[in-house]
Amino acid sequence: MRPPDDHPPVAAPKIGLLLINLGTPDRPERGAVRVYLKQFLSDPRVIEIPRLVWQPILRAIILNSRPRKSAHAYRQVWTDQGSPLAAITRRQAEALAGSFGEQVIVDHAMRYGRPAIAERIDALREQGCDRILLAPLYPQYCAATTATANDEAFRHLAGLRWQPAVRTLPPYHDDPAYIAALKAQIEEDLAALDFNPQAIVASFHGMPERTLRLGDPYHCHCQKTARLLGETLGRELTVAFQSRFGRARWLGPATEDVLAGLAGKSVTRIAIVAPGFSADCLETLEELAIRGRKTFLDAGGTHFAYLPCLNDGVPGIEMLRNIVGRELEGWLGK
Ligand SMILES: C=CC1=C(C)c2cc3[nH]c(cc4nc(cc5[nH]c(cc1n2)c(C)c5CCC(=O)O)C(CCC(=O)O)=C4C)c(C)c3C=C
Ligand SMILES: [Fe+2]
Ligand SMILES: [Fe+2]
Repeated sequence: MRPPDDHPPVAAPKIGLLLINLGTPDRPERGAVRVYLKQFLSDPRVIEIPRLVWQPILRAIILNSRPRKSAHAYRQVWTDQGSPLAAITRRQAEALAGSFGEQVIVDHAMRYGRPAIAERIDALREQGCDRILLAPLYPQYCAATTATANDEAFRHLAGLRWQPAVRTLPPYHDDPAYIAALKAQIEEDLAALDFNPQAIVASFHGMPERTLRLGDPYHCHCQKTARLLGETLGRELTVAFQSRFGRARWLGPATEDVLAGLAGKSVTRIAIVAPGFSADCLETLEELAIRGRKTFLDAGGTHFAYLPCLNDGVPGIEMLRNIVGRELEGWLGK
C-alpha cells in the first residue's frame, strides 16, 4: 500500500552521539553569569535542600553576590573562542566526528546554558537519528553531574511522540583506556617541565560529604581513579577535593589545605592534575592554575605546575573513541 501523499518524509536511520558537559555562561559578565548560576543552582540534583528553603537563599543572597565574583574569575580564563569549557567541548565533538563512519552524527550539549540538551536531541532527531548515545563526560559518577544530565535528556524525551532508542555512557573512572590516557598525558606534561615534582596532587571537584553517606559512589570512584593512576604512574598521588560551596561539610581534604600543607612540610615542588574534569574550565584554570599556585607559593613552595585535562588532545580523544565505540556496539551497521 502506498503511503498517503502527505506522509512526512522518513530519513535514512542514523545514530546520534551527544557529548554532554556541565555548561558555562555565554559571557564573562555579571548578568550572563547570574542567568547561568540561577539555572545551575536551582537544580535539586545539585543543591539537595528543600526548594522552599533554598530558593529564597539563592535569590536573596547567592544571586546578589556570587555572579560579580564569578564573572571576575571567568574573565581571567576567557579565550577568543569563548569559555574554555565551551570551546574544548566543541572541539572534542569535532575531533570525534567521522570516527564511527557516516552513520554516526556527533554533537555536543550542556546541562546548563547552551547548547541545550533538548535542542540538540531535536537536531539529532531531525537528521534521522533513531538511536542516541547520551555521553555525560564525567569519568566519576555523581548524581549532581551524570544523573542530572541524563534526567534532562529523559525529561525532553518524555514529550516526544517518536522517541529514539537511548543508551547512556556509564562512568569510566576505572576504565583501562581512561587510566592509560591520563598516564600518557601526564607523563608527556611532566617530561616538559623544567623541574622534578616531589608530589603530584590529584584534585577532584568536591561534593557535600552527606552525599557519600546517601549512597553516591562519587567519592569511591575518585579514590579508585587516583589509586589506579598512581599504580600505573608508579608513584602515589595525593588526593584532594576542590571548589567547596556553602557551609555544609564537604569531602576532604580540601585542595587549598593540601597545597598549603605540602609547602609547610618542605615539599617545595609539586604538579597538580584534575583527572575528574574532561575539559579545562573555570575550576581548573582559575581555581587550580591561578589561585592554587598562589596558595602553594605563598606557603613556601617554589615550583608549581598545573597539568591540563585530557581536553581534545590525542590521548583523550583516542580514549573517548575507545569507550564510546564500545557503547555503540550492536548499533553500528544496523
Ligand atoms: C553545591 C554546589 C555545587 C556542586 C554540588 C557541584 C558539583 C560539581 N561540579 C562539577 C563540575 C564543574 N563545576 C563548575 C562550576 C561550578 N560549580 C559550582 C557549584 C557546585 N558544583 C558553581 C557555583 C560553579 C560556577 C562557578 C562559580 O561560581 O564558582 C564547572 C566549571 C564551569 C565553567 O563554566 O567553566 C565544572 C566543570 C562536578 C564534576 C561536580 C561534582 C562531582
Ligand atoms: Fe561545580
Ligand atoms: Fe569512598
